[in-house]
Amino acid sequence: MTESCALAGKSCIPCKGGVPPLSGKELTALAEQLSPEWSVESGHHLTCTYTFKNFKQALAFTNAIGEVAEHENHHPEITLTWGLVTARIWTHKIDGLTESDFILAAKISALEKPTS
Ligand SMILES: C[C@H](O)[C@H](O)[C@H]1CNC2=NC(N)=NC(=O)C2=N1
Repeated sequence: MTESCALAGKSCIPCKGGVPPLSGKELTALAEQLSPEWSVESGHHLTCTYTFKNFKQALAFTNAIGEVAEHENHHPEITLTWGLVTARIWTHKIDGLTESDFILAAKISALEKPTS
């Protein structure tokens, strides 16, 4: 099982305040488990942009991300444009990164990309 797949198999932990954002080796260890399409921005959030042939495919993928987010009760910021979907993920409660963000990113990576 790939490391990203291992993350994808976990469930997001309910967001609670009062915990420090991930940093240093903890953050690096989780980032290394993600598919290379993801990047860590300013140690604050994860981001990834997916490209599609048209708006319809991008919208379908946006909705698929939304389903995962609702199931996990952990939500990304999603920007939908013709042929593009950008997801940015961080834990709003602590304005930084927690393991739940990496789990959500791994689940998004595991989604089938629309091609029809
Ligand atoms: C009340 C609800 O559980 C919380 O607001 C959840 C919803 N989804 C969330 N998503 C993200 N990314 N961060 C949060 O802190 C968060 N909190």
